[in-house]
Amino acid sequence: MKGAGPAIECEAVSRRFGERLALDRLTLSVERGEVLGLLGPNGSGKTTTLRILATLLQPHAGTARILSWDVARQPMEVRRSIGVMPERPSLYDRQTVEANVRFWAEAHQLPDAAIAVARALAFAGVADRREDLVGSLSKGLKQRVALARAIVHRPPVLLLDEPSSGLDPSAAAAMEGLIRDLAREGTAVLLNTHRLAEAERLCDRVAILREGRLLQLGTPLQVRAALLGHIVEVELAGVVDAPVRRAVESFPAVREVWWGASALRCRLLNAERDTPDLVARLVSAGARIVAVRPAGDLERAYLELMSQPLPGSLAA
Ligand SMILES: Nc1ncnc2c1ncn2[C@@H]1O[C@H](COP(=O)(O)OP(=O)(O)OP(=O)(O)O)[C@@H](O)[C@H]1O
Repeated sequence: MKGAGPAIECEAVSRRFGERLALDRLTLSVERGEVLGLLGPNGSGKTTTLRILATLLQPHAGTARILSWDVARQPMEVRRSIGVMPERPSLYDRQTVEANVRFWAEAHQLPDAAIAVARALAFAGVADRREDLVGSLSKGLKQRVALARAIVHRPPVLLLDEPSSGLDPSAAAAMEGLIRDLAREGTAVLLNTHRLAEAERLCDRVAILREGRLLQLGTPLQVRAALLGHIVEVELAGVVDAPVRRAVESFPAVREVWWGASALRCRLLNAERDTPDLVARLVSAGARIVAVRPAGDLERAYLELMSQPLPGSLAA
């Protein structure tokens, strides 16, 4: 491993296909142990970003680095450091699960390939299917094999293109759990997804692209707050009484408040910073809190962003 900087870095990375600018000066970074989700409509540049980082495409401008290795100038070092799960992993259907993963372990010239393969299969939950032909597996199991193959050399960086695409809810949840486990062990994960609820649960931060441009980058909470306002909803076990009203209305961070019989919504100056203090004030005013949640979700924030004119476009 090299350098102490971010595990994944893009600095003003651009890529054209003919006249079309697929990626427009993208700048972002992913730390070790972090999961960053790339979101955006079809054709917004998500796969292009992953392919550049995986050394499969050259950037036309800017710099992309994995563990400080430049993807354009040091592709071999980059390839050793990354695990890649393409959207359609090209597994060998006529070979067993184990043979598919072993092939990659050998390609990486791992000294203890058998141990590495066994560990990767166990981690991905397909050890009991190691003798089965990949062609006989369900889509979810194939995705798990693809993940086992991507991690067999224990790469510090993972690039995953729609890892849960086509999976049923339980299989998708299992995939989410595996990705979180890898991040907990220190792996930096950059993934593409169209599943916004999944991104909200799984990703430490999300980046929203549109027409190759980065429009939002932050925690799901920050992105929601930026697009939907810093609105928090609180549900109480009993009715709203005078001390509770006073506690909220005297809190300087509250810009606006809407009262329900046993609930309130308020706009805070900064939801991330002020929600804990709001809760503390409510509790000391005797409120019995059932739920506190930011209003809206990442999906609403995303749709709001997509309904706005693109900054710099004629309509903006
Ligand atoms: N090999 C290629 N040749 C020509 N154009 C390409 C190529 N790869 C991507 N593009 C174009 O670049 C743009 C970005 O494509 P990209 O695949 O990165 O989008 P995406 O955000 O991953 O989309 P999706 O959500 O549909 O997977 C699109 O306009 C696409 O048509």
